[in-house]
Amino acid sequence: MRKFTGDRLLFATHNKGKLEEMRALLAPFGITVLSNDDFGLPEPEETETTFVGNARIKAHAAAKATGLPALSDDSGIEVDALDGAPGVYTADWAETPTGRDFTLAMTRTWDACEKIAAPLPRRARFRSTLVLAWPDGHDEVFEGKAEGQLVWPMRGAHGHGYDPMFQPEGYDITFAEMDPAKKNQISHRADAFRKLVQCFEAKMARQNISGGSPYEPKLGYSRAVVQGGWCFVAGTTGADPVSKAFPDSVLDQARNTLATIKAVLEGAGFSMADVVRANYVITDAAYVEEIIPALSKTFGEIRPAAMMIVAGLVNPAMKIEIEVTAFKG
Ligand SMILES: O=P(O)(O)OP(=O)(O)OP(=O)(O)OC[C@H]1O[C@@H](n2cnc3c(O)ncnc32)[C@H](O)[C@@H]1O
Ligand SMILES: [Mg+2]
Repeated sequence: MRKFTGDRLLFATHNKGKLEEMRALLAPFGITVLSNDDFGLPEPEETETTFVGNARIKAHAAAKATGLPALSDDSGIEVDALDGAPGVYTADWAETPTGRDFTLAMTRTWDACEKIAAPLPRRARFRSTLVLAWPDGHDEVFEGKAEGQLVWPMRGAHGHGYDPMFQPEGYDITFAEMDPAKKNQISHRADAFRKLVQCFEAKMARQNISGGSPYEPKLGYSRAVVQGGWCFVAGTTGADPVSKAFPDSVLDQARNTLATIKAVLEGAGFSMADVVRANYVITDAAYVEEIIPALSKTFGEIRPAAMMIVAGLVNPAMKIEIEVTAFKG
């Protein structure tokens, strides 16, 4: 697979909703995302009968016109009861003489199901095909999907296109009712994007996060380092956040430590639920029993792979130090 090594990528779409989603997905990679609007590129005719065919038309036309690597998305919704329609023609179902009307398109889709008395639930999936094309004609293809069902009436005001009538599997809200960041984790486009990320391996911008400690430059470390989908949080101890003193109780130190780690992770765009590994150092084996309430409350459901060591720490007032690693796929 050819790797993307540049700094600028053109996302060849005329769809503002797609552009917003793709900008958010590409944000961690330190790539400047340009759009068709930056170049005034015309919307090429999508004459193929497959997602990949149309995605190739869009990506190659843009790469050729600008001399930049260009990414395109061709997507649509497939309804099982309609033998996969509207599918590749999803945008066409919205066409009117005065522009695209997605309320009309969704009404047409639901009416087509009603007409044949399609049984409920009306299973459907969004598909997205991403094509990354280079000006020399090479391309890479990535496919994604999101399973779900059609719902009626339309619900929600976020998103774009057919989002108000699509309820993804495992949720009781539509894509249009969902927080856009959540949609961007589970959508067909996000699914395809996770495969595309292999092309950016060399590009995953590293970010050192400082906690402001004067020891960081002296000892040469960061409170956390984010690299791609990973966040490595440094060993963290349990001083009181206001007085900076270490409480006597190891349980209180554990709680302070976990609160600091949570704040660091959230500041880096991760959450405690993303923690895949936790390493603990305690200064006395007897502390294990004492810290159980803090550990089970925080990690009882998340269950990272863990190790606990009994050893000395740099300051005798410190009774526990914790480091975690988080991963966001
Ligand atoms: O071709 P470009 O310029 O990228 O933009 P487009 O909107 O024409 O995009 P497509 O040709 O790929 O058509 C995809 C259709 O599927 C709809 N669609 C695709 N992804 C969607 C999503 O995440 N949510 C809702 N509708 C979506 C979208 O509204 C379009 O009508
Ligand atoms: Mg289109």
